[in-house]
Amino acid sequence: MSVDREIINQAIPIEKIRYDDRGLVPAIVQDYLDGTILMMAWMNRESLQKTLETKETWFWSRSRAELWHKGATSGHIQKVRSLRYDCDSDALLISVEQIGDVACHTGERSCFHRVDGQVVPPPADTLSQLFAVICDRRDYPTEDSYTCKLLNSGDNKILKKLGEETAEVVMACKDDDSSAIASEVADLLYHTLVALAHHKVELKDVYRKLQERRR
Ligand SMILES: N=c1c2ncn([C@@H]3O[C@H](COP(=O)(O)OP(=O)(O)OP(=O)(O)O)[C@@H](O)[C@H]3O)c2ncn1[C@@H]1O[C@H](COP(=O)(O)O)[C@@H](O)[C@H]1O
Repeated sequence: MSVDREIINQAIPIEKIRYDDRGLVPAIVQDYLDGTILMMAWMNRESLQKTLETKETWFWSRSRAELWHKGATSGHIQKVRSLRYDCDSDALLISVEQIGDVACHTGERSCFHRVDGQVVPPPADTLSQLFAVICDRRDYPTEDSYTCKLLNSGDNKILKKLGEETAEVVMACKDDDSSAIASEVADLLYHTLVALAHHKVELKDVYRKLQERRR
């Protein structure tokens, strides 16, 4: 069992959490699949307790001065996958599965943006960042991009590269060459992401499949 699940299942030592003088602790909520930051909100002792009991997020609304069950009215619930806190216990990081589409503050899907014509990927994992750049090349082609050339060449070229890169991984493993294995797997992952982008399949859907298989 993963460490993350242990924290939520064994119940966080709630008395360890340090609240500010209003009795609140900040909670950053991120997508459990790719780490995209969804929102920041405040919790008090009671909302944290309810979050742990129901495994759905509950916050403290400072403007309404009441408990707030995220998604209770919209149906966009955040199902808690893990709940962690920092070294001095005054900030929470909650990984959630978004039920009923996007479950953040605004409902906007775009948590990445463009600056000076360049995509700025979300501060997520390396594969998600690379996938964001590849999708950006697909949607906003640039002149000297290998990715654009590959995408323009179509399925046959992309699939040929996938086959070649797979064979190179096999050969590197056969040679038991650690550095070559890492390098060839990097090539294979890159070309796999290009194939996903070409077929308009989201990397998150792959992550979801992997999560469903997790034991
Ligand atoms: N991660 C990669 C990446 N990994 C591998 N490759 C390319 O994949 C190719 C590997 O194929 P080969 O080793 O067979 O080399 P090749 O003989 O040049 O390939 P062919 O001409 O035969 O197709 C090389 O050209 C590499 O440069 C990559 N090209 C781009 N990226 C990333 O993709 C993003 C977009 O990059 P551009 O496409 O350059 O804009 C950037 O973040 C890049 O860092």
